[in-house]
Amino acid sequence: MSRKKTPKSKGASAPAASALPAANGSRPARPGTGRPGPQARPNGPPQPDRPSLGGGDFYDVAFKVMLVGDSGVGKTCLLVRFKDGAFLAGTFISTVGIDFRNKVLDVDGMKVKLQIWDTAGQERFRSVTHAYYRDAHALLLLYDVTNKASFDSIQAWLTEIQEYAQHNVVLMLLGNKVDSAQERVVKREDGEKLAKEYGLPFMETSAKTGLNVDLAFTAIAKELKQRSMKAPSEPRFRLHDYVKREGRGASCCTP
Ligand SMILES: Nc1nc2c(ncn2[C@@H]2O[C@H](COP(=O)(O)OP(=O)(O)OP(=O)(O)O)[C@@H](O)[C@H]2O)c(=O)[nH]1
Ligand SMILES: [Mg+2]
Repeated sequence: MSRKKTPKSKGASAPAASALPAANGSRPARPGTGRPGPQARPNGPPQPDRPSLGGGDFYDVAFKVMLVGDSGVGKTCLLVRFKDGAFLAGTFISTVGIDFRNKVLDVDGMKVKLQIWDTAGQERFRSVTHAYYRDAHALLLLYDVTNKASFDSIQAWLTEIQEYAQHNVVLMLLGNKVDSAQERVVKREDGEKLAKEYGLPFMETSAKTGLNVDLAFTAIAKELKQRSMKAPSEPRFRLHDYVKREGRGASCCTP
């Protein structure tokens, strides 16, 4: 299989031949600044991008993943932890509009590029994010285990996802901030119950310690890769089973 190249997320444009907006991946975009939205596809599910050559890392196939959930649940921190292996402690800077970062993963010998869209959880940016759902191949839906309201919002987020995303989008529920054991108000079992109700894979994560963060993105990449292969030679990848088997408990150990 021939290899494509991906531009670096900072200071580079997204590949021209893909449906990705040409955006600088390092800065939040403001609504109404002219950044083009994702191209609408008239029929069928979104296809993996096969962009043209640019500077940067090689990859075989690319997918778009969106992070959604209430403001403050830790979407930006989760992405920064995954991309840079760091935690954004200190003052909470709420995302404005939408932002993205790229990361190429090696999934069973194939280079899978994830373009990860970090959306603003604040209500006032909702119409901006709606435009991006349609092109998303996967969604990570987050709540904060120390914030009951963010857990209660999950149903509303699912309704929104149903309305705006592709019907076969890969979806995973994440309960973030499990490092904050003292402040926890949403039990693990409550998250599991909700996920079961909606048939979603579920994990608890911590952007602070890194617990299950790489795993969440790797699981998504594996599922998307498998789906994109016309005649997969490997045994069928099962997202639910993988997440259940590989996910660590909050009290388990240092990741
Ligand atoms: N203890 C702990 N704090 C976290 C974790 N993830 C994020 N935070 C903190 O929670 C606050 C909000 O994190 P963000 O990642 O900015 O939240 P967001 O979901 O991107 O919020 P919006 O951009 O407004 O939608 C920040 O102060 C972070 O430091 C985590 O896993 N553990
Ligand atoms: Mg944010």
